[in-house]
Amino acid sequence: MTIWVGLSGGIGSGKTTVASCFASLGIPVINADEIAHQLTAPHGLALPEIKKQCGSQLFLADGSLNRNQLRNWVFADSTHRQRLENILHPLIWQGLQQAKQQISPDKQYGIIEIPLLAEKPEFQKLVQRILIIEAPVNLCIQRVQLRSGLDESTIRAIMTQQADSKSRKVIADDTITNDGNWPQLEQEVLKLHHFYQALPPSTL
Ligand SMILES: CC(C)(COP(=O)(O)OP(=O)(O)OC[C@H]1O[C@@H](n2cnc3c(N)ncnc32)[C@H](O)[C@@H]1O)[C@@H](O)C(=O)NCCC(=O)NCCS
Ligand SMILES: Nc1ncnc2c1ncn2[C@@H]1O[C@H](COP(=O)(O)OP(=O)(O)OP(=O)(O)O)[C@@H](O)[C@H]1O
Repeated sequence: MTIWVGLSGGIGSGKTTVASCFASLGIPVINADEIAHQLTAPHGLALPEIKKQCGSQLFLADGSLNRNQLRNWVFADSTHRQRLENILHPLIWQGLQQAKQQISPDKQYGIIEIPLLAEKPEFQKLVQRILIIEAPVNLCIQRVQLRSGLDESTIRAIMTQQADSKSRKVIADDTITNDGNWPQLEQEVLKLHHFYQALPPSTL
């Protein structure tokens, strides 16, 4: 049976970058953020409930979500965030389970990118090991600004709603510190790839 490795870390730490390094080595990768995005895309399954519980002011005239407004609404107030999570997390959980079932059990290991593994321990039940990506806060902010153009105060607002690095360390089986260049990161991934390949198969 496939061993599932949960890949987690704070905003901008480099989770998706690391996940794509594993994917380029032929490893199956599942992404919780992608499932969340499908659920909230135009005509997404979660939209009716979001409108009902969070309000129609978060929607555009064409019926799609106003993501900028939703992001500000969610990260300005933890009760708002919880309201959205109560709608989305059970659906994300189901999506992850289904995605796992579609991977051949012959695959020795696979990666599930779940940003909130430390914050939401129930997601830890989906994996057998946890890999945490770490990077200095200022570097994460710089990278997210470059990638998305979000301003520093928005990024910091998101960070305050996420677990701190200490809480992530507690749950980590493996850690990558992503504070160097691409070749260094690729080397770190390759080392872990060899290590995961040598693990005994999961009995779960
Ligand atoms: C609030 C939303 C609409 C903002 O969407 P947007 O496309 O602007 O941003 P994106 O999804 O890329 O998220 C931006 C950053 O916030 C982080 N983040 C997303 N949701 C959460 C959350 N509930 N708590 C803490 N951080 C979060 C992401 O990991 C990422 O680092 C979106 O993030 C969302 O739907 N969040 C709730 C779903 C969720 O909990 N996703 C995490 C999957 S485990
Ligand atoms: N070692 C690195 N050197 C230079 N740039 C990097 C490095 N690692 C990641 N990046 C860049 O930093 C940005 C953030 O990385 P990535 O999207 O992988 O982070 P993330 O943890 O998935 O973010 P989020 O939590 O927002 O989903 C991306 O633009 C990525 O290309």
